[in-house]
Amino acid sequence: MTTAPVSRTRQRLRVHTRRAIGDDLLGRLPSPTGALSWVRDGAGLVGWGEAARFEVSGPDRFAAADRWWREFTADLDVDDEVAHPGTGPVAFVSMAFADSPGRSVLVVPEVVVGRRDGRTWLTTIGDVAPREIAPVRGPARIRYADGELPVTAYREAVREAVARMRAGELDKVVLAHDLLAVADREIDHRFVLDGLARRYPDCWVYAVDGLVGATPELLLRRSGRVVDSRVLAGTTWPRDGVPDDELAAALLTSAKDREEHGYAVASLVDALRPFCSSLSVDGPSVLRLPNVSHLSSDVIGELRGAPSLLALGAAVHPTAAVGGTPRAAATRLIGELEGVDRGRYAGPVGWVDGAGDGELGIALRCARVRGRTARLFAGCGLVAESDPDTEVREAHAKMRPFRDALEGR
Ligand SMILES: C=C(O[C@H]1C=CC=C(C(=O)O)[C@@H]1O)C(=O)O
Repeated sequence: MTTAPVSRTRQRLRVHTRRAIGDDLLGRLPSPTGALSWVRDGAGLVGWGEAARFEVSGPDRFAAADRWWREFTADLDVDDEVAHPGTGPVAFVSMAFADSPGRSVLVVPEVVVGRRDGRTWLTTIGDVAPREIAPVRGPARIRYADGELPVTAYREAVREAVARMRAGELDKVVLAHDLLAVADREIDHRFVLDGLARRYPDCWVYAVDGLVGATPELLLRRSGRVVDSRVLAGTTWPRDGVPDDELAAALLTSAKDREEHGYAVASLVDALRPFCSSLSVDGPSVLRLPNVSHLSSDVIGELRGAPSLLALGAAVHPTAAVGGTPRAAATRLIGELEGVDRGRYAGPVGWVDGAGDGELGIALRCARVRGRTARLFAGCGLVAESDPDTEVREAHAKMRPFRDALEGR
């Protein structure tokens, strides 16, 4: 099902991009909620206000979003003094993981501040009134409660999935579970974003329509004719008394993790190849983060023609980093065994510009934040050799970034 576009105005909106000063993007966000962010190591985009919004659900959500964005940008009066990817009109994007249920959203902010290669710019869309920056507040005490799929049920779901793979039903599936965090005060999205950015400079720190997180995985970046991706699958995490180098070496040589990783790379490359005149894979190597390390491969391709970022997203989502292999069997098994509405967790998240360029990460290490509540999600790739207890510990390690940021650690 496709819902009707919800757009504030269809008159010719004025879009103005000009150079600006300052290097603290997250520090510009004025309000505790409604933050829009895609920032990595101080560069990227933040936004606030809503010049327009589009919501959609169903199997055609990428095509519908792409069409709406093209029509929306065709109608604008653009004055862009900077002319980079990410200048001029920009929409922040967060797509649902599943065809159903799930709601995808594009938000066109009233104000965007961007920074790239040491240069800062500011874009306004429509008539914008200046806003005071409200002080950032911590959420005070946090209590945790079971989500829709508590740890014990998750362990059982993993056990069942492993049995199905051993019986030859499928090769890989990614199962996730959730956890509720309830704060004493309304959660200030900026507090969480600041904490994530401080601890995870290698990750893309994002917020779109209440989905807040820090993902290490880049699904797709389109810059003109070039498309690239950072595929992650296969994980280890710090253990007392084991040196990091030893853990990294064990990850690189683990047959189980390499198998998991191989499916994720193959799913992306197979889906991307028809759009590319050349495509190459570099990896795997080990990406080290404070909470986990992953097997990581970089994929780069030259596009044939000019498919938009959202069209490419439609083709590659879900990769086997969040779905499985074969894709259809894995998606069915996720629906059967998780029984949780993933919403926009594990869906593409990022931004697009008026030229169809942009970046989409996979929405990992995140929570859906509403008022005083955050619903955290984390999942693990499973193959026939996976062990349920180990996967439960891995999911716990993947929730650490959001929990630490929320707790102000
Ligand atoms: C599904 C998640 O991670 C994916 C990305 C990297 C490594 C993964 C793994 O080793 O299982 C997962 O495929 C998650 O963080 O919720």
